[in-house]
Amino acid sequence: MSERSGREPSDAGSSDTGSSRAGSSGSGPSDARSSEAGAPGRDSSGVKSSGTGTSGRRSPRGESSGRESAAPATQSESASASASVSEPATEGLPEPVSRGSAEPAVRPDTAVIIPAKDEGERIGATVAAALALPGVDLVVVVDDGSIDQTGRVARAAGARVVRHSRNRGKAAAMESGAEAVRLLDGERSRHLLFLDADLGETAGAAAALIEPVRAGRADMTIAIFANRVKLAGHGFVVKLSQDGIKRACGWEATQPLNGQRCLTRAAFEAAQPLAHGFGVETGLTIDLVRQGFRVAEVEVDMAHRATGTDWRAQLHRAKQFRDVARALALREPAVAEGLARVRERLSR
Ligand SMILES: O=c1ccn([C@@H]2O[C@H](COP(=O)(O)OP(=O)(O)O)[C@@H](O)[C@H]2O)c(=O)[nH]1
Ligand SMILES: O=C(O)[C@@H](COP(=O)(O)O)O[C@H]1O[C@H](CO)[C@@H](O)[C@H](O)[C@H]1O
Repeated sequence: MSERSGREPSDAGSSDTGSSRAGSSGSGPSDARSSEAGAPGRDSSGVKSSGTGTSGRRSPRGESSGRESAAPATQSESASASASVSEPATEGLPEPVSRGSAEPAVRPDTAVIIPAKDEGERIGATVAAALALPGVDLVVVVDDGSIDQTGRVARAAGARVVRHSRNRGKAAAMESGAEAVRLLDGERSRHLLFLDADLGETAGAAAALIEPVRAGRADMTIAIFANRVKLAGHGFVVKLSQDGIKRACGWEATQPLNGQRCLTRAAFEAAQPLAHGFGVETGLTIDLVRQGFRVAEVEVDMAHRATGTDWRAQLHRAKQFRDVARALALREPAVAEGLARVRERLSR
């Protein structure tokens, strides 16, 4: 593996993923739906997508897209995108890893990034399942200022670990993880699969999120959890995000806050800067759909820890509400234009 040849992220632990990935627990989507940005619908393959997705046209980032009005890609954008999606360059990439006679070999092309704050109990199982995903040869856990053993357990399970010395929120942890992958990538450009730390062994079902991106059919996939434990939230934050996304870009998100997402590197870069904290998913969806990237939802057999009913759970929902509202406000055209003017003035 070539990861160590690049500049290492600070506090990166060792990982030897090559030997620990025998077998796969990935499972296919049991349902998938289709729609066009602003005009929800279904395509024949059943994938719910923000673009037509099968036409092979180029998106603003030089990737295959269903949007006619896509702006021409710049040369460098085009080059980096074509290396990561439809027709992946093979030169210099690792050989496909065979996972036994039952499965075809998959060329390693995806890094898993797990933001984690005080997840010592579940992170070990989540990392182990992530390392077993087909085509995954790197799992980066970003220990976001945990006060438990999250970092130690993650490293022991085979992850590279990046640590924030203080808690900086989910979006910042995702950014640090993506930057660590970029430094380790060298000439490659891995797809980025973001997973929450509390999935445990159900992280193995994330293979279905990678597949449409690997095949060049989507620029970002979002999980729909088939089974959810609904407790005391009454879906307030989900609705805030859902309605906001619909207003901002016309896309109807089924589980707008779902953090299990696979993106091409080009799509991730196009969404910078990420919305703060728990606003990150809402911002990502709006920013990518608005730019013509194809976003697809995939139903997966995954489950995370239910948010619960105690005061901590309600505080969590309050933080989610604040961050989603902020992400939406910053994407209102009038606010966005004002911010752009301020940025321009500051850069003079
Ligand atoms: O400040 C934070 C808060 C959360 N997380 C991580 O972000 C993911 C999603 O958080 P959580 O499970 O609390 O939210 P949910 O999406 O389940 O409501 C988990 O892996 C957390 O450990 C983080 O890295 N920093
Ligand atoms: O399951 C859901 O529909 C809700 C549950 O939240 P509430 O109990 O309504 O606060 O949202 C949670 O589940 C999402 C999975 O789609 C998570 O990713 C969200 O962050 C979480 O709030």
